[in-house]
Amino acid sequence: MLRRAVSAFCYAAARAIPALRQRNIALPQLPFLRASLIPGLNSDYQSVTLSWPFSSFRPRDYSLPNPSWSPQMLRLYNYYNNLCEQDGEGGKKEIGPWIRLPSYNRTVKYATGGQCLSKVLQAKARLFTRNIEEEGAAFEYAMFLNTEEKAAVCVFQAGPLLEGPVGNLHGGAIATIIDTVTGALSIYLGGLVVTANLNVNYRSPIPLGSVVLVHAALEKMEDRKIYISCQVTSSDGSKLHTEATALFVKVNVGHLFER
Ligand SMILES: CCCCCCCCCCCC(=O)SCCNC(=O)CCNC(=O)[C@H](O)C(C)(C)COP(=O)(O)OP(=O)(O)OC[C@H]1O[C@@H](n2cnc3c(N)ncnc32)[C@H](O)[C@@H]1OP(=O)(O)O
Repeated sequence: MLRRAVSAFCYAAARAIPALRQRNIALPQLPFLRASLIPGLNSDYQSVTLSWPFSSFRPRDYSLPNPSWSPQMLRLYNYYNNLCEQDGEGGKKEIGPWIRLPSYNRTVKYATGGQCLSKVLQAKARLFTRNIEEEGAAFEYAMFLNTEEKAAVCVFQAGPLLEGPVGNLHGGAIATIIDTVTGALSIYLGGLVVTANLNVNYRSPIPLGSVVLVHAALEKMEDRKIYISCQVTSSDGSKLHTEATALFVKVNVGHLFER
């Protein structure tokens, strides 16, 4: 049980710590996932201070630009990425409220000592949205968090392997990217969470190959529950493609290993 708990901490930390490191924050002093900065959280689900539990090996960050990205995708990425650094006094760069979330294709694999899955499963496990190696084929996306507004934006380019109705994006793929973005925001706000409810209204089709924006924002937090709203729009914001609401529930690490 102890080994499982350690693995689960590594799992969550592997997702959150790179973003904190990007902000040059001294990790050992940090509350885990900054959950304690959010008022009103149930103390059972609050912060745990972690030391750096990983080897020096850094896996590929899939949210960085690659040759498959269209000029529009790159322009939007650069726009939000530039918001992550603000000009301070004397032209010095300062960290602003925006942070870019790195994105890896594994969870426990690159945390040292991960033993919560069998070794065979662990070696094969991949994050659903990052399991196709061919660049541009499926989910190309980068996520940015606004820590002051408790909101997130994802720049998403939909690849040809995500087809549903002819020439358009599959509804399950749309739900997947919504779950990912709202989930990332909830993890940032609340630590270890799972999706309890996802309610999706599809308003207009999303053409394959197009670039869209996924906006997510915190609506409210009640005890263990985190309510997030989400809209998928065209890249200029003029067309609404999808609206959603999501409920995430904070869980203890043991919950993930109940069989
Ligand atoms: C930076 C990294 C980037 C990383 C970027 C990647 C992010 C990916 C994120 C993906 C996230 C997923 O897909 S997660 C995978 C899909 N989800 C799951 O498998 C979850 C399966 N469901 C469960 O495990 C469970 O049902 C729970 C944990 C949701 C709830 O069980 P529980 O712990 O026993 O709690 P329970 O008492 O039932 O519920 C707690 C409170 O929530 C309410 N509640 C529970 N379920 C619901 C519901 N469906 N609809 C409404 N309300 C609900 C209850 O009424 C209660 O309210 P009150 O009485 O307190 O008022």
